[in-house]
Amino acid sequence: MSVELNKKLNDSKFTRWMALGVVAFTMMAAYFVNDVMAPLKTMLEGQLGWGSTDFGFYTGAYSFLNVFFLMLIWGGLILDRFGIRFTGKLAAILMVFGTALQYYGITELADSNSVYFGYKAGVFISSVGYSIFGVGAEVAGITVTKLIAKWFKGKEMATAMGVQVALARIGSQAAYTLAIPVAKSFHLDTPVLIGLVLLVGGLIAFFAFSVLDKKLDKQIKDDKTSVDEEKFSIKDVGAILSNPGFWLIALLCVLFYSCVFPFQKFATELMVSKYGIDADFAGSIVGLPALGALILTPVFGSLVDSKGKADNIMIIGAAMLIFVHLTYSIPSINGWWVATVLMIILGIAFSLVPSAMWPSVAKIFPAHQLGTAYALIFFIQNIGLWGVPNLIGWIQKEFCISETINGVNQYDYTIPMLVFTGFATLSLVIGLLLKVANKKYGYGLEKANIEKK
Ligand SMILES: N[C@@H](Cc1c[nH]cn1)C(=O)NCC(=O)O
Repeated sequence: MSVELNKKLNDSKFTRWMALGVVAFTMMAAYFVNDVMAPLKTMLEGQLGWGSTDFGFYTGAYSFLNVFFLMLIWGGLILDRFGIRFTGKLAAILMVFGTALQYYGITELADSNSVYFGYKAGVFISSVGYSIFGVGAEVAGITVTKLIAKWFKGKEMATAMGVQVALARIGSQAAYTLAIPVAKSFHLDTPVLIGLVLLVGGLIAFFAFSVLDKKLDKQIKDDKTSVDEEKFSIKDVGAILSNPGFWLIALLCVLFYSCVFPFQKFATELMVSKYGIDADFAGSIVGLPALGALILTPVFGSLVDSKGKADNIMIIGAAMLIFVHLTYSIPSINGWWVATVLMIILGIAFSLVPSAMWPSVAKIFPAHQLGTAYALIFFIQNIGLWGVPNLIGWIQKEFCISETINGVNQYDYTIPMLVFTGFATLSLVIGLLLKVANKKYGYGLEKANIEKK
């Protein structure tokens, strides 16, 4: 009887998964907007005169405010201080505002001749918008990760994180697949407009989730058996930073994601220029990892929940990335099917690492430090997400222009792919060090998540 009385919203399997579904929609919209401009790189160069450095600047802008204005750190502190509902709503509003500004940049300012800080007005304002969107998207990311840790504690936590990431990847896959056909059928800016509409839906979805979360908080407060969670204090930042597990996860995260997300942003062009894949179809190939992750991340997540072995899974994922990028860098291997198979392998790696990495953070740190821990990890990751596209854009401009057709540059991707291979190799080294640290400090990364009844 007392068990029934203490039953909370998240004890119902249906309710906790429904709550996850609602916030997952917000993240799906975020991932759509995050990726929707990438396949348009060549069209942006042809129609708006955006060169590779402009594109690299725009792509890196996602992380600019997060890195240089420490917005992610503030976001994490706000999350641990003011909670999931306030932070999530704030993040969703920032995403809508940033995307609207980005849309303005590629519509109203498309033909403007003004120059700000050396960049065309359209490039600069779109980048400012994308930067504001990036703050919202990253803060939404840590908020959702923390809310899953809260709603699924002692339950299917890694599976839930995997499902959320998988659903978000639908947004990425849709962006990569639809951007070029939609831009060709309608207008270059239409894909961004679709993203804006989706994000407004995502904002409404988060408000709906907040109603459920408020109810859950009340039940937790009323439940005499539930242990009061310690409140976050600024001293926790020191505790997080002095934990070797933090540095290893953060380094693995920045290195691994630096060879996935920035690579994907340039990959549509790689598919067309090196592998001769039709431009209308190239985005779908680049979206394959997202599609694969849709199926595989929950599978690997439930494997981590039931069997553990997160440490080994991260190592295997990093090793697969080295193979993928090194093969892409070899000039003589240029069959379209090789490019496709490599994308599938990248998709498997892209499912293995996140499904093991994100739940591992929840094992290394207590609940009240989670928001800040995720924020600090995302902060370090964002240094890569800012620096790597800028680096690749610069390398392309300086060393990789192979020819110019109708004023549009064609790029050789050998050097950029070797750079990505280097990052992947470093991520493997860090994965191995994390395994050693796990043994030494007893984080329990190799253990299953689901509590045995
Ligand atoms: N911090 C995010 C970065 C990102 C980039 N695109 C979408 N999100 C992140 O790492 N998310 C986890 C993931 O695996 O997508």
